Amino acid sequence: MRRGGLPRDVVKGVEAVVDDVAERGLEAALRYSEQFDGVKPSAPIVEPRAGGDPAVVKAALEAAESLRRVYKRLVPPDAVDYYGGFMRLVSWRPVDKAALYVPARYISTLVMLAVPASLAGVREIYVVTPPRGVTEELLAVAKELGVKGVLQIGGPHGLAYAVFHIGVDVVAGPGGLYVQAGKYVLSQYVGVDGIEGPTELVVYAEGVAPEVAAKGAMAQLEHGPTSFAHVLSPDEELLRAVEEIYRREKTSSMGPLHVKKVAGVEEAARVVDEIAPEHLEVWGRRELAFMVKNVGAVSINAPSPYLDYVAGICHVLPTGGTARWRGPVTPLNFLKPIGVAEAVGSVDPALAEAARVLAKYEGFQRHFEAI
Ligand SMILES: NC(=O)c1ccc[n+]([C@@H]2O[C@H](COP(=O)([O-])OP(=O)(O)OC[C@H]3O[C@@H](n4cnc5c(N)ncnc54)[C@H](O)[C@@H]3O)[C@@H](O)[C@H]2O)c1
Ligand SMILES: N[C@H](CO)Cc1c[nH]c[nH+]1
Repeated sequence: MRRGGLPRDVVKGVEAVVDDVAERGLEAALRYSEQFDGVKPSAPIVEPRAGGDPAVVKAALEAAESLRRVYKRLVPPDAVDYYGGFMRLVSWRPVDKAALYVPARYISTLVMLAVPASLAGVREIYVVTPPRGVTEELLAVAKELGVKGVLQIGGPHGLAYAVFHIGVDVVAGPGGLYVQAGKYVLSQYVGVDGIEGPTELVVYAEGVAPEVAAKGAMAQLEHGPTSFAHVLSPDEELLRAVEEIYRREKTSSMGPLHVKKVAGVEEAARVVDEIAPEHLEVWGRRELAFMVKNVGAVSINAPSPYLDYVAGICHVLPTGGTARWRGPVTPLNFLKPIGVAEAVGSVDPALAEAARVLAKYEGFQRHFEAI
């Protein structure tokens, strides 16, 4: 079974873009910016600065505070242990430089990425965004969140520039197919967070009005034609009404909405686990949230746009079935565990003997002698 994955032709095209930017640097990145975004910025990197609409900046900083309260608890402590004559330490260290991809005007996505990166302790944080995304509000929020520079070149070419010419160690962030293919290609050279492509939602609704069940779905479909939503319910009438709302209100740029009758939460949990969606919205039967295994984030009795903005959960979430093994971006995406073993006093003879047995079994004479 093959699920998700990126279209091979997109990956191939993006590979050529990445290689070209790796070789020819800024000149190539600017040429692609002109080709795909119609703009050739005069200065590639803009320094964050105060300004913009104060109400927007304040709202973004409120979202940041809400996120920070939860995500600071996700910064792991170092693990220390003494055994057999060794002090063993697993020490979490931040990467030095990170690039955060922010699709144009997604100021909330800047918040969702910059807070975990700065909690991790990344020394230099860069934002990569298409030129039309570089607004005074974005620059002001970037400044408040400790961003060093905003690269106003988007798409895979912007990410490639950050990797090969700014020297970032990690790239993270959501975007369309080209950006996700860019991260996939760049994962050969730097750390990436995963695939966070077009938005996906499953809604489970029981005992609520169809308007309530439809609201989150219509919101997430607003992200574009490649997004999708499913509405599950044991109530056929509710499903029919939701379909009617979709038919009435959908625009040509919205993705598809599917409805499915399920017997109850057990069947719904199986369907959700099979789809492994980015978002799950649960109305009326909160236990479903704790039954599912494969989902990026769950909103209970609240429309998922709350989670997108202020509920304190990172909205950079796995898509394309990757919620089977990943969750939201957290400080861990910017941290690496470094192992340290220090001989303190003499090594336990039984442990030393075990090491010699293993070296001998593997045929490593010099290892044996070193021990
Ligand atoms: N999963 C998540 O966590 C999450 C969160 C927020 C947003 N999203 C998704 O992010 C997406 C945002 O998409 P978007 O299109 O606005 O922004 P985007 O920045 O991902 O894609 C647009 C950019 O791609 C580049 N591009 C276009 N055609 C190209 C080509 N042929 N080759 C190389 N590069 C090319 C251009 O630079 C353009 O600015 C939406 O689909 C939304 O659903 C996902
Ligand atoms: N719904 C997106 C996650 O899939 C996040 C977002 C940003 N802005 C609005 N919504």
